[in-house]
Amino acid sequence: MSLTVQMLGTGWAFSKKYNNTNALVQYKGYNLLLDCGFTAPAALHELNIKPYQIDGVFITHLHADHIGGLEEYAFQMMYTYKKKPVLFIPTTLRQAIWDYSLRGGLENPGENITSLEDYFDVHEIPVGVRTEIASGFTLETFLTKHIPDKPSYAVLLNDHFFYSGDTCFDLKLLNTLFYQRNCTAIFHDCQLFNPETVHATLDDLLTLPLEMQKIIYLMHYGDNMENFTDKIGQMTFAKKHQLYSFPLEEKSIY
Ligand SMILES: Nc1ccn([C@@H]2O[C@H](COP(=O)(O)O)[C@@H](O)[C@H]2O)c(=O)n1
Ligand SMILES: [Zn+2]
Ligand SMILES: [Zn+2]
Repeated sequence: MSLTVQMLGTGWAFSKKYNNTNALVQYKGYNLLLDCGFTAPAALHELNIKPYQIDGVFITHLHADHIGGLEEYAFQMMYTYKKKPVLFIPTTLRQAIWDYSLRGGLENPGENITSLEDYFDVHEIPVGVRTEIASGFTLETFLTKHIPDKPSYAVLLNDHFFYSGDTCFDLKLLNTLFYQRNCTAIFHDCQLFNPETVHATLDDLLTLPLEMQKIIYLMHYGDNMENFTDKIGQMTFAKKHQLYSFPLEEKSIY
């Protein structure tokens, strides 16, 4: 079986060229959206993908380029398609995504719509627990070093496909993924300038062993990406809308 990835966008938080870094992952017929930023609804439309074709959304953290499209998605699913979509949310973000991010726009006390569960079939994801989200499709989260005291998570799908979300450079995690978990693909955010702020820098990623670089796809990059195409070692710039396919063995938690 293969897992395919199609980036709805590959840009940084303020990109005007590449959309938000959000990904559509397909495995065994299951369509998982990794993050839903404010450009995601238009990006899905660009790809002629309807909201109801998404089987589940996973949220890495609460920055707008990762959740800003959830209000439209929720309204579309409720009022246009009359379906309750699945939302996979790290346990520590469950209350905050409603109280501090979605409630203002989605709450409607006059229609007794007062909670996240009124819009979504909510599945909390405990950190570090390999969770079967669909038959043979597992997801495991890792707390990332992004904004202090503001939880952000990376995901590992079926033990082999890693998606960083937003994180600073974390050599210990990357070594664990590559040498212990036998990761075969790493999609990683990349800040093209120094010094490191809240993302891994290209210079730090270039210090990785070449055999690791070969499986790294760079995303969440600046609009000046084209100035770096020959400066990324053995790594690859993930491109918006391009389809990537990775052979994966079936996994179950049992
Ligand atoms: N400590 C911080 C927090 C935020 N920023 C800026 O905000 C942007 C957040 O969006 P991301 O998707 O990139 O996480 C970030 O890009 C910074 O511009 C910061 O610099 N430092
Ligand atoms: Zn981001
Ligand atoms: Zn962020």
